[in-house]
Amino acid sequence: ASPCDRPAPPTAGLSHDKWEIDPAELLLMEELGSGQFGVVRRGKWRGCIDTAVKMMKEGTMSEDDFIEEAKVMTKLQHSNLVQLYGVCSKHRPIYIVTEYMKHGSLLNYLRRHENTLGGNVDLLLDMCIQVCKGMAYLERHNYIHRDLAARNCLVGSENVVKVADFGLARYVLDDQYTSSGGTKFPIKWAPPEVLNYTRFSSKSDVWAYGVLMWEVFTCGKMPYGRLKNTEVVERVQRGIILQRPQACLKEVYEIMKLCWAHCPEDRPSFRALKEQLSIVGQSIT
Ligand SMILES: CN1CCN(C(=O)c2ccc(Nc3nc(-c4cccc(NC(=O)c5ccc(C(C)(C)C)cc5)c4)cn4ccnc34)cc2)CC1
Repeated sequence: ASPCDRPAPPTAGLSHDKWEIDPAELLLMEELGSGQFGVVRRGKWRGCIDTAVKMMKEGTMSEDDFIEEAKVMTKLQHSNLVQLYGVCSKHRPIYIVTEYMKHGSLLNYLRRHENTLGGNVDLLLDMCIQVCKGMAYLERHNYIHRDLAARNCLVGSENVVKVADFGLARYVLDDQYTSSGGTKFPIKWAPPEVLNYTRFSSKSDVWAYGVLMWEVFTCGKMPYGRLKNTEVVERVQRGIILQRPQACLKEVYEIMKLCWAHCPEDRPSFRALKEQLSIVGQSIT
């Protein structure tokens, strides 16, 4: 059978460094977008495997540390995680090669389809449950995301939603992004212990997951509207939380609120969240 008939191998396959991809096997196609780190293009790997290729602008990442970590990341495999196929690290810029998700970021998808998604509470809840499953897998492997938000999740065919860029935040060099006082730090997704001590954990990912649920049920609104970061920090420290979105069932909002317990140990695990959300999901379908 041709390589195209076989499912994409989770990593580069036979080469001795199985996480190393030969750029000669990549056909680069249209640009998908760009971020603070460089450009992302669609690609074909070995002639038929759809990929997204992040071309990391030099100076944006501690590359050697990331390449070391890529060996671990390629082993994280779950149907709700965007699979890292490998890296092209023998040239600069380095390429990060992942599976391709054809509908782009969850945030843009929610905003683009607000009219059809807005009334479909079942689908919105299902999207949250899919993200929760991916995060429960990372939690089980003691892997912290550090930047969970709708913008860092991706949508594929049949409303499949997957968590992307888990752990990548650790390798960003821009301290406007990495320090909690920086202009690019994701303040609106951060719990008190991250705002005060940058103390990341799976329970700080749970706080961010609560904000992601709020993003989903508002079809991509900006949390806390146009409030400045300093005003958001002040509210979060005082225990003021996001209000129930109109499309969000009361029992779903009760679960969302658990994610925003002031103390990390009072927040549920992703494993517990998955159980509770699935029970609500069954009761409304
Ligand atoms: C009909 N619509 C037309 C418009 N549209 C698209 O153009 C579109 C289609 C598919 C897309 N898919 C992907 N797009 C991306 C993508 C595109 C642009 C920017 C980014 N951003 C990143 O890769 C990125 C963002 C943040 C971070 C930190 C470290 C800060 C956490 C690191 C990396 C990703 C990554 N992917 C990984 C797998 N699939 C994709 C993206 C966009 C969506 C479909």
